[in-house]
Amino acid sequence: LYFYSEYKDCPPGPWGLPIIGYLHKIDRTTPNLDLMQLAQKYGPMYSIKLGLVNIVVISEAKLVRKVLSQDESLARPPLYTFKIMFGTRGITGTAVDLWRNQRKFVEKFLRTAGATKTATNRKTIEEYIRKSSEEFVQYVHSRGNRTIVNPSEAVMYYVTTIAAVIFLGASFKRDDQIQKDLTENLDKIVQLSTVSGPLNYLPFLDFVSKYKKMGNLYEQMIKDIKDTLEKFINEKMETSPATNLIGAFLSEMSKNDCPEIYNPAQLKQLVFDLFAASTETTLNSILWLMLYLAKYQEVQNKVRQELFDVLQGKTPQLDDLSNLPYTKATLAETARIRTVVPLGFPHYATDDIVVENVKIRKGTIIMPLLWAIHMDPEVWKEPEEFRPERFLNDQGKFLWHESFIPFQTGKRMCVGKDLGDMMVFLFFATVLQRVKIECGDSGKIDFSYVCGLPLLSKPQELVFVKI
Ligand code: HEM
Repeated sequence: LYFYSEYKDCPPGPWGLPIIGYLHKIDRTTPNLDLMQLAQKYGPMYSIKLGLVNIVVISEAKLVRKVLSQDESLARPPLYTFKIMFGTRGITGTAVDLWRNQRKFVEKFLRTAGATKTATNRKTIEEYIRKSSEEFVQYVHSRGNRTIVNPSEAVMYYVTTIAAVIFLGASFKRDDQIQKDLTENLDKIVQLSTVSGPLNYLPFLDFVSKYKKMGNLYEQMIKDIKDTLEKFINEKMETSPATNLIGAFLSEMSKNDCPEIYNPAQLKQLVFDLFAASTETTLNSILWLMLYLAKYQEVQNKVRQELFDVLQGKTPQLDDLSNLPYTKATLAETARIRTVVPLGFPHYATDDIVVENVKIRKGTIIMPLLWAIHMDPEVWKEPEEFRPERFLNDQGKFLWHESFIPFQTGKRMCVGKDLGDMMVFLFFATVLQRVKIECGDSGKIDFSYVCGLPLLSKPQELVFVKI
């Protein structure tokens, strides 16, 4: 009776086994599909116990908005991988008090650096992004009129050089060992970090040899990345201008107003958070776009034609996007059909939250299941079909869709949305005017994926033809 009265207002969900809960039923490579299937059975807000952890999975955009607009849902969960990756500092994983301060600092920094839509000096960053995109074009052109290559290394170079300029105030050269080490470790980490990993839910597995090894490897890789990034911080201690994140933070530190926040340990974690969040997301967004455009030649041709007609040889700027509805729709459709953060980024209820008469109990993890939101057949007709037109109205204008939330919603939604949009759009607008992307020699594209923290495509070659 006690159990019934305690849980009667909570969302329904499947029963699990003692200790492991429902973990054994969730496939580690495609948890997005299993969790979506449960939503079809238990509704848009359901409870599930994975190991020792209570989770509420939300698969309707309207409900995600309602839940994430509450202050009681602002925190991050105490998951194993989060503790190792974020600890108690930085911005992405921090507790709410520190987060409020650092979120303001990062938002101000991104504005000052020109990395937001409304920033007055956005041109400087745009110019830099375009130059880096040009480098990608040069890279494929220099290999001949028809280059067959797996683009992921070159795209990773593109995204890390931009992140390095904005956050580290450093410029990477191609074949730079530091850049290579950083990206190799980042790649491995995202594969290991899947939120569905058993160590998150059964922390006592850390005592089992196989998991202990995996945990140690994971910790070591994260430490290596943070140590590498710290080298940039140490180099800049004396001279860095406030136009990059390290410089802006050091300038706050020098005021010595708030040493409990503005200290070297916080800076090290903040740099890690921004570097990691900006590179893996944009890398995978661009790789998925390349795969879809290689397969759907008619879409690629329409995008290119629109770019030629509207830009007429002019270099693209973010503002142009509003005059490029088909291009914008193609970017959106790719972000929908291959949601880059498929399980969403989890929040944590610091108190009971009641939404539409349903209670999310204090101490529950909140999982906005973006994959299910973007693939819901009730919302998106034939969601498995790649169809940019679903983001266009009858007049061919871009149609904003309330169920499209790749950056999540609320006060803690992605702080780098504008920068992400700039990096993906400017890259594509530059590259597509100079290069045609086609399927590799097999003539096929593999659209399967591994559902890590980002949604990873399978490594494959594409053909880049000089225009
Ligand atoms: C296409 C690219 C991107 C996608 C799809 C994406 C998606 C997301 C999502 C879903 C979240 C979770 C929001 C939440 O917890 O409610 C997030 C958070 C975050 N993103 Fe992004 N992101 C992208 C690019 C970037 C870039 C370029 C940056 C660099 C500034 C960035 C920095 C962050 C940070 C720091 C957070 C944590 C925010 C916080 O806890 O306050 N992201 N992102």
